[in-house]
Amino acid sequence: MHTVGETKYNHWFDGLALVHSFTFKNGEVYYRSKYLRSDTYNCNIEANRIVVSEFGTMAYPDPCKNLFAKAFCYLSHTIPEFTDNCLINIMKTGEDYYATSETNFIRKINPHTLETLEKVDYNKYVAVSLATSHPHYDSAGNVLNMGTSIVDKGKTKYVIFKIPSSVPENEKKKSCLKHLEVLCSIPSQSLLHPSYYHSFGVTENYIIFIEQPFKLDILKLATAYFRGVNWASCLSFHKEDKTWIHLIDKKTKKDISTKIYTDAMVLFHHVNAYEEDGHVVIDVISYPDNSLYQMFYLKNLNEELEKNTKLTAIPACKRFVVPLGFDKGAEVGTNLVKLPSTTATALKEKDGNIYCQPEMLCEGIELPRINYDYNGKKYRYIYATEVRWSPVPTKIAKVDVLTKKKLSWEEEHCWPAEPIFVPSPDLKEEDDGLILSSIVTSDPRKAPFLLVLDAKTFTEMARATVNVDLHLDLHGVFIPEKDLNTERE
Ligand SMILES: CC1=C(/C=C/C(C)=C/C=C/C(C)=C/C=C/C=C(C)/C=C/C=C(C)/C=C/C2=C(C)CCCC2(C)C)C(C)(C)CCC1
Ligand SMILES: [Fe+2]
Repeated sequence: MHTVGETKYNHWFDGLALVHSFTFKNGEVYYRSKYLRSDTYNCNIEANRIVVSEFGTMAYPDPCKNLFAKAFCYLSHTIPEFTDNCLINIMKTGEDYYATSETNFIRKINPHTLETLEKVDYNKYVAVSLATSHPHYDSAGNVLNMGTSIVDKGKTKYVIFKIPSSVPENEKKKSCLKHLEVLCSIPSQSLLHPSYYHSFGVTENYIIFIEQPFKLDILKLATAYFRGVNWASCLSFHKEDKTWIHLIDKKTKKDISTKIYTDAMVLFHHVNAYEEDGHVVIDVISYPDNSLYQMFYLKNLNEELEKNTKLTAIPACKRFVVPLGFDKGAEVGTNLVKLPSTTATALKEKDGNIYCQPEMLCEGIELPRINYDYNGKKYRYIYATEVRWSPVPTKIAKVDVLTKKKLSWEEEHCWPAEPIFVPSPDLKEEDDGLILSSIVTSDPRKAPFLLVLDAKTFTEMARATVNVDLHLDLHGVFIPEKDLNTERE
């Protein structure tokens, strides 16, 4: 919902969250959608205007017009209450599902009815102001996530934490979050300029954190309300800086001693990472700058969008390879990558640092998914939406990272959302399964639908048409029947 009363949000990632679901039952598909009844939603609806700030829209609870009134307003709400408009992803902890964003608030939902349940503040369990919407899960279902602790006890750091998938039997009110455990933390290179990150990677032995020169400016953030600017304007890309690749050893809980870096870039989504013959392979979708966020300002996304907005920075899927047990006596300038399968390099430098240059896997894909059973392991296929020169996705792609061959699905007037891979129950090969994607149509005469593709061949297996307006979503999950607590139904 981008308009409340007479007020409008500025940015596509600000709108009030709408959760939707497709349920497969007895050979039929049921569709349901509901606004997330967050505190943000309720306050806005009650006031009939936007009163809670979002990333791209600063809201003023009191309509203060002049600077003095604004200053007064600022002093009385030193920091405005942060949003719980969780519009990015769905996270599973134990038997619970949460709608998530990147602030310290997450919102429990009932996956059957999509009802909004309690609000949870990460801050009660770990001192973070921001946390990602892309946690990882291990095979036991424990959640691994990362957040930023900003100027807390004089330090700014990135905190990695674990939420267990189960709680002691005798506990009455079962909440996995209560048992959250901090695993380790990485100090930010700068107290007042921590990096922004949207996801991270894991392999068998390492956690991968890429500290990009796309940074928050804490002083600007602290004064944004007073200055009348949005939080997004407090992030900046420093193209002259480096991007640091941190490998945190899960056993020692420390960064490996060698400093590894690459050129300045902006990245949102990690695709996957794995270890192979003494190397760590890291696949990400990266951009040469931060223009992506600019493109999604709603003033650009009107009927003329295909004419008005051109993607100036095309997303590229890149592979970085970091050598682990390399020969310490190697000469300066040597490429330490010994994997024959890649053209990615890692050069040893005079000061002992390692400079990585990636291999290009493919251009123009975003919202990447994989068969999650292969997360952290050597894998072969990426499923993603394919994007070209405009801010709308037009295809779904399957990329074979080994041969770089691509399969795609497209249809006239169709805008596909993130493709989700659902493994076949008797999975033998990595791509034995289905792809689900909800398809929005740009022609009002054509109904939107849920598309089901065979993940192997990318041929259509089925589609379920719905006679309501569908909205382009960001991220989602597939919940197998066994993970649904049917008692709730
Ligand atoms: C800062 C800060 C804060 C705030 C926060 C917030 C409010 C946040 C939010 C956040 C958010 C809310 C985020 C979001 C994100 C998102 C994203 C990152 C997305 C992405 C996307 C993409 C990547 C796309 C793609 C594409 C293209 C490119 C084209 C075509 C189509 C598509 C769509 C596929 C606080 C106050 C706490 C304090 C501290 C600091
Ligand atoms: Fe994301």
